[in-house]
Amino acid sequence: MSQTFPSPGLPATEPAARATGLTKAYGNGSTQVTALDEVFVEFARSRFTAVMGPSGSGKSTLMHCLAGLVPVTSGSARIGGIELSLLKERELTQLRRDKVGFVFQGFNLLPTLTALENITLPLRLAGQQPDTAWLETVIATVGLAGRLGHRPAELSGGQQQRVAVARALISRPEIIFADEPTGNLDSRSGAEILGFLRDSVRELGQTVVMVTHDPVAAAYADRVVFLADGRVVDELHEPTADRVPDRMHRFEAQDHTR
Ligand SMILES: Nc1ncnc2c1ncn2[C@@H]1O[C@H](COP(=O)(O)OP(=O)(O)OP(=O)(O)O)[C@@H](O)[C@H]1O
Repeated sequence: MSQTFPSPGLPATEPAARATGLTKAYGNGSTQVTALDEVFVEFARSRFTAVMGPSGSGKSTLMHCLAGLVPVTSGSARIGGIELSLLKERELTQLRRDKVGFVFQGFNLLPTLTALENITLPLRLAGQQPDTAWLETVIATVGLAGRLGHRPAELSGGQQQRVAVARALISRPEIIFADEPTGNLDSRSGAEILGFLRDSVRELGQTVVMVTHDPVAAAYADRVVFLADGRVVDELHEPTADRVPDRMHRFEAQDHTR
């Protein structure tokens, strides 16, 4: 399938997203908080990466800086080859619409639109028609064929999140950022969503970066990046649900001895 739907437009060597010496501080003076402290990290194309770390370690901030939702204080955030700090607000809005997909813990669907209308909304906002073959592939991938005319209130939480995943996939973005996508779901619905995200990477060639606190969720990824105190402190390839907590305890233990 990945041959039928190759991942969009980047040179093979260019990561989907890259932070280089990325620092993000909130506030000023004595109340200043350094949320990210010279972070260097790359997210390779067609890979599923989980970002983990204690509360307040900077996971959401990293995602928001790389998605162009908040400006960096210093250093660089890139989507593909594009340096976000060089873009004007209108260009950033366009980049978020065309090149970035989002999946949030709270689904963030429009209540008055049907599932199908929610899924195709990003394209309609961009004045584009959905590619029928891709739309059908996305709908089949997330198993929504029988629910397309339903509004969010008529869908279970798991089904709503499937709509959100389909909406993130529909514009074939360079990268999908998922912030605790299973946080509001029971474990079975959560496992389904994680399976769809993984399938979108393995079978459709998409790139997914997911913030999670859950080692079981992280084990669906190809790689886990660990943050602590606004820095990348470790990473794990081919994670398993057993190895992730081991690794977290290792750097948490190091943290206590500082
Ligand atoms: N808008 C903001 N204004 C001020 N400080 C902020 C803001 N957003 C985040 N912070 C601070 O930056 C640090 C990193 O926050 P961030 O939300 O990125 O962490 P996180 O790892 O995603 O946490 P959690 O797992 O609890 O969601 C925290 O100390 C937080 O209080």
